[in-house]
Amino acid sequence: MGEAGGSSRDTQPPSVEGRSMAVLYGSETGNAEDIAAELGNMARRLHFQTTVDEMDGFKLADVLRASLVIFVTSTTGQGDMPKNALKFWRNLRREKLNNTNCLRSLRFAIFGLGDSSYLKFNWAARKLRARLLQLGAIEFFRPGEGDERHDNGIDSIYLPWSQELKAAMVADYPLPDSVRPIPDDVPLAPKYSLELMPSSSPTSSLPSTPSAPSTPTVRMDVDEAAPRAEDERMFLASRTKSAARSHISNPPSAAEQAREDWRRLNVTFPAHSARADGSWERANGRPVDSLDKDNILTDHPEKYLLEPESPRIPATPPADLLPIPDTKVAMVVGNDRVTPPDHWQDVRRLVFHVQLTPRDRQVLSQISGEMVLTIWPKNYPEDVQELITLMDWGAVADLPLEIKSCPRGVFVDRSGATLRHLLTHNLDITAVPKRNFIRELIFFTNDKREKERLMEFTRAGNEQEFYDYTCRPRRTIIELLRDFAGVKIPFRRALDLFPVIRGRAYSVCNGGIDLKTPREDDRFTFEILAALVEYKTIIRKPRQGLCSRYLKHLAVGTEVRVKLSSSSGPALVDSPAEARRPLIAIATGTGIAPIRAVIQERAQHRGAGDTLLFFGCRNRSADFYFEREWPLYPNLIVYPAFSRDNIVPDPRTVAGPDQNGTGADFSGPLRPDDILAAVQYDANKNYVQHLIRKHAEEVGALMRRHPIVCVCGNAGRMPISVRRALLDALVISGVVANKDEAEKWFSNPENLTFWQEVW
Ligand SMILES: Cc1cc2nc3c(=O)[nH]c(=O)nc-3n(C[C@H](O)[C@H](O)[C@H](O)COP(=O)(O)O)c2cc1C
Repeated sequence: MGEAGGSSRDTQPPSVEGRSMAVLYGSETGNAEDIAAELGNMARRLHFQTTVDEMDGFKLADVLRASLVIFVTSTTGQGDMPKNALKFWRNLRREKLNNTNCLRSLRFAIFGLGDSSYLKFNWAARKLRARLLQLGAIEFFRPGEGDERHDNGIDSIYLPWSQELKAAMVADYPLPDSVRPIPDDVPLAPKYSLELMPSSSPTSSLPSTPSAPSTPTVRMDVDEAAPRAEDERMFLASRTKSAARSHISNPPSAAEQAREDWRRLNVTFPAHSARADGSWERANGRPVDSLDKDNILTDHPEKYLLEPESPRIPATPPADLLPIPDTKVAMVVGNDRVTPPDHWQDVRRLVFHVQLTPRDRQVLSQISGEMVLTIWPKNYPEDVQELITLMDWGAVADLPLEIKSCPRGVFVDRSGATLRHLLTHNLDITAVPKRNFIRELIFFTNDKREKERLMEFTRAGNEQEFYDYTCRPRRTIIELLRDFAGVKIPFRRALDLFPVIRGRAYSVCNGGIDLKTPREDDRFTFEILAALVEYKTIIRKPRQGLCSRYLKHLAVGTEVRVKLSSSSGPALVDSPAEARRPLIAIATGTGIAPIRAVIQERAQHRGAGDTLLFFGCRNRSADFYFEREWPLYPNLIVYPAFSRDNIVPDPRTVAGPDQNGTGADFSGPLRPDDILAAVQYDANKNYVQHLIRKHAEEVGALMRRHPIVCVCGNAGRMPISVRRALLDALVISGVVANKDEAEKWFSNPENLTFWQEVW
């Protein structure tokens, strides 16, 4: 069996001697990886011999071999390096490298991806850059820091940055007169090889698909002189606008569209800033009803509730077990919805049994921090078939393939895998298409109008249009290919074009006895709490995340591959002494998962310390997870904050907006004006931060006893508001005299262990 997950480097022979570039990325969810691929293509067009790989796929010594190295990394956790860059980072930080100037021959540039709502904005890129410079590396171009919070997300910074970078590369590494850069309208050579097995021949003749031309000219096959029919002229006139709407069966009237356009013009979109200070709600007397940039309505999701589910359950994906390294086979023994059927969100508790050998157990026992279970979703057969039909791949879809090289993360038995198998198990055909993907499609249609529309999406200056067509409605790759019916991708290019399905990591939500004691046959129980991503987008199309759809219909009895690993956090209960420390836990939504595991783990120890749990959810009746379980723990007090149960909060527990709009900011007793502002600001809201202030004396009492403090749940405002409330509680309970002291006290690890996991 040839597992093909490791061979990811894309290289092509150098056209010009002595020009080589490595693009090394660290990426959790694929954004940095996409940018690295784009930069790699840019370098290939400038005739650099190019290698694109994750940082951990590279040795430090290899880095010195390239003329140029571009680092692209996102930041994860709390200012942490992504997992696939950790090994590289650890190597780089070795003490013995200090003062050696060992990277003096390295010329590099760095682009970071981050989100400025996090305190440690772009820290991974900043740390990496500082260390590279410390070790003598030379930065040949200014660093770039992309921010998810910008109107067009990372692209707002990335696109101009990459254009300037290209200019710098051209200036620093001029091509000989006889060599020209490869123009954008000429396809690059394929990176991965996918061929039919020599013995197999299609049952019917292969479809005639426009394949990438080998000469640098692109044919425009549409007859320019042919008279255009009325609808064709309309089509051309509206171009991308019609593309954006073309799949809506009942397009809005002009008046409706004008209203919608007006509304959009007047809404700050993404609506983060409007939400951040509550200005929209105050000015309009109604909630923000635009989507955030991921199109996920965190504030008012019920507006986009899906209609009651249709009784038809699609044929589920085949249960083939892929050769994924370092994984175990897990049996699904439970898959239950834990929220009521009329609640807006389907949250599931999935229970797995995993057989572990004594060696596995030993490895797992060395895992520090909370445990994470990674699962690899699959595509549904009907989606795969639709793509096969759209691309005219019917004749080859079930023939055995010869796969000589493939991207990292494609786990496939190389002998005899079929295209249908790859599309089902490995390629993310329902992902939102990235710019790189759309750019490549231009080469695979002969329809001039389609070419024009596709080019328009990728042209600099059209980011908003691209965003409106792809991310905003979360259009899938299949939908895009439906819109552009003339696009016929040769099957050989499938590995080059489609993104790879990534494993999705979930916090394990059980701990203690289940994880320590096997059932019969050395089977251990692991549970996760998964909030399924299902909503309607701005264009009212129902959407489901790939993994959500997969988990929703994952039948009991199915075997799946899972990876068990540790979260980035510290070990919280690794000894009886640790278990005796007090715990202040704050969780919202499914952020309760790792906290429950910690509470269960502590309960195994005699004399487990006192625990205060502040849990934020919407309604007592809908999403107060594990409600019946909490009374079983003797040292646990739970304060649930039901944000939608119309509980009027105690004015003493809320505070007025500070200049950042992030909530409380007081260091002494509240004055009447503060109270009035506070009540108006937070009227009818009941969040965890309010309860922390309300129970400040109890919080303070535990704070005095060297507690563990955990915050888990939604990213964005929650962690900031919670931190402020904890600082306030320190002042109110008299642990410290004022806010400045509270800041210092809270940041001192001698006073507490702090762990935060937000997403
Ligand atoms: C769990 C989580 C933690 C994050 N932590 C940070 C952070 O500490 N600082 C930051 O600037 N961005 C942070 N981000 C934002 C990511 O860096 C950003 O979304 C980036 O585009 C992700 O790129 P990737 O898909 O390559 O990992 C975090 C995102 C997630 C989901």
